[in-house]
Amino acid sequence: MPDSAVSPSPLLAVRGLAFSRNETPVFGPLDFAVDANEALLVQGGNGAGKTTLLRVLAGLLRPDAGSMQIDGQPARHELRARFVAYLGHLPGLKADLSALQNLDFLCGLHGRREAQGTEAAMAIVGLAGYEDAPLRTLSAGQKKRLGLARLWLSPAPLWLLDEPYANLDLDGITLVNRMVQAHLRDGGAALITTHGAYAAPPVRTRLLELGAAA
Ligand SMILES: Nc1ncnc2c1ncn2[C@@H]1O[C@H](COP(=O)(O)OP(=O)(O)OP(=O)(O)O)[C@@H](O)[C@H]1O
Repeated sequence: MPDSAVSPSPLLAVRGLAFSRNETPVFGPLDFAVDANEALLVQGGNGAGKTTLLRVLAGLLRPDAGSMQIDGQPARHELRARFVAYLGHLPGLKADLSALQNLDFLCGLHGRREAQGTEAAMAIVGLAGYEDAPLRTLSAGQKKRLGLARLWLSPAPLWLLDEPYANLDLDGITLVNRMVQAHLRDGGAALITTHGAYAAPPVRTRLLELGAAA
């Protein structure tokens, strides 16, 4: 994880970023930056383009215009792979593997912080005892918690969290906020999409408001 004390560049800097579908603008052009130890809340109503923006930032969709820098360098694939952890609506889990096998699989794919074990991460997110449960038997909130465990294990400093509070109970919302707080304290940053500021983590926060859907 980069040390914010020696890095003068924002963890993420975006200039003129725009995305259209079938020539209809979805968002942009947008300019914003996120520093280490900071969260950016991306707000907007249904269809405003929040998920699309995160997918563009994660490299899953190509923007029409604009640039993105990560830690002061153009956001190429290898840099994204090292710096970015994306928690989307479909966390890439396999229905026939157990919860723990899913976590081990994802850590094999995306890397894992040293000194962090998968079983310990499951306990942190409230899934102790569900290690051997087939994924398809978990509830929507439990699957979301498994996605959070994978996030917790990720070595990437820049978290892109699409509706992280969705499907979670109050305890789960507090869990997300605690994780974000700890991550930012460690020098990380987080972009968090939400419909409103009602569940924002108690951290240094910037706001990005996306326009209403057409
Ligand atoms: N795969 C797709 N194909 C075509 N249009 C899409 C696709 N995904 C999203 N859209 C459209 O792009 C616009 C932005 O969608 P997006 O999912 O980014 O919004 P959002 O702000 O995340 O919404 P919500 O709060 O409802 O999740 C919407 O008008 C949506 O209908």
